[in-house]
Amino acid sequence: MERSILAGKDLSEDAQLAMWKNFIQKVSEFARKCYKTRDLIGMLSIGEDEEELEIPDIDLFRPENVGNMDSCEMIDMEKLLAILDVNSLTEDAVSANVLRKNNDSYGVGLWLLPSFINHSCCPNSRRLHVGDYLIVHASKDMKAGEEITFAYLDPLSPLSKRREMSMTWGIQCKCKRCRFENEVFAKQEIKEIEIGLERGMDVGGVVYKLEEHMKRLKVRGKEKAYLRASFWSAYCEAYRSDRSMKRWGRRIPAMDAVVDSVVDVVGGDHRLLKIMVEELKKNGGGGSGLVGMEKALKLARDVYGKVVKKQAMKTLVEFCIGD
Ligand SMILES: C[S@@+](CC[C@H](N)C(=O)[O-])C[C@H]1O[C@@H](n2cnc3c(N)ncnc32)[C@H](O)[C@@H]1O
Repeated sequence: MERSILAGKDLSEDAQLAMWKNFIQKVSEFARKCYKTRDLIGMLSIGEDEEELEIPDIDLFRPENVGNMDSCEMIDMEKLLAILDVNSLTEDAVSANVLRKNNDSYGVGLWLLPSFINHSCCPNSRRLHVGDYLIVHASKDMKAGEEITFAYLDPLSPLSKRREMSMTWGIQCKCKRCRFENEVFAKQEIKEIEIGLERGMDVGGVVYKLEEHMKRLKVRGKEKAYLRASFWSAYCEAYRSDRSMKRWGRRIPAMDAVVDSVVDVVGGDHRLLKIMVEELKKNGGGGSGLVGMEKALKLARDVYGKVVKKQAMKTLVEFCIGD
């Protein structure tokens, strides 16, 4: 067969196949026509010698700043491609997650100021894409001077997967969570649980074993939450399975306690919200339902930010679950 590109899966007639060229052309056109944009793009990292790069003044990014026509040079294509490689973000838009439209198609874009935010697997902020806008909101309380981080990759995935994904960014993450998990995942018991999960071991049993090992290894607080986040796929599947809950339900921690601890370390996430609201629906309304709904709305604010009004948030939560 001739060398060619094959569809990796069945695609519908209007499926988006590629958008890179157009994107690169657009950015390069903007950079050519507008010296302020060129100036700001020129400050972005190409992923090398970042310690030596100048920290730009935040005022440069304000709309009223007109830039300095004399100070910036044209950016050659090689540098521009390197900048786009290091700083472009794919958008996991609300419409993709909530309305289930465009589930498979991700847009890619360059947002200048957010390009300075580094990655962490236990981030303190979260990004939300609405149309062309990228909204970054705090997902935890922060102290003045604290570094703002968001997750470039899925924080609800295990260390090995996160390592693999971060390599595409040229990053070796050394956040607190990765440092801790580096040690823990080397332990035989945890390795066995990971292998068991990969080999299709009963997910309830995986959760039970993990919780027991954490007790034995005296893993508590945030560290316990790191591991729960890493094994989230097993927790999630166990809570969703009637069979698993019948067998393991009494021996594993309640779903809302696990969600609370995971939110505490990775911040809000639509999958955590989804399982919480599913549980609420399963148990019907009633007194505890109201408390549960308040909790879900609080989590929804962590996921979608405070910009969304309460009534709209309720609708968003409904959409998030579907029927
Ligand atoms: C979008 S830029 C972030 C801002 C960048 N640090 C700068 O100085 O402009 C992405 C690049 O930052 C660096 N980076 C981001 N998060 C990192 C992390 N957790 N550890 C190490 N390097 C990181 C990597 O070089 C990555 O390619």
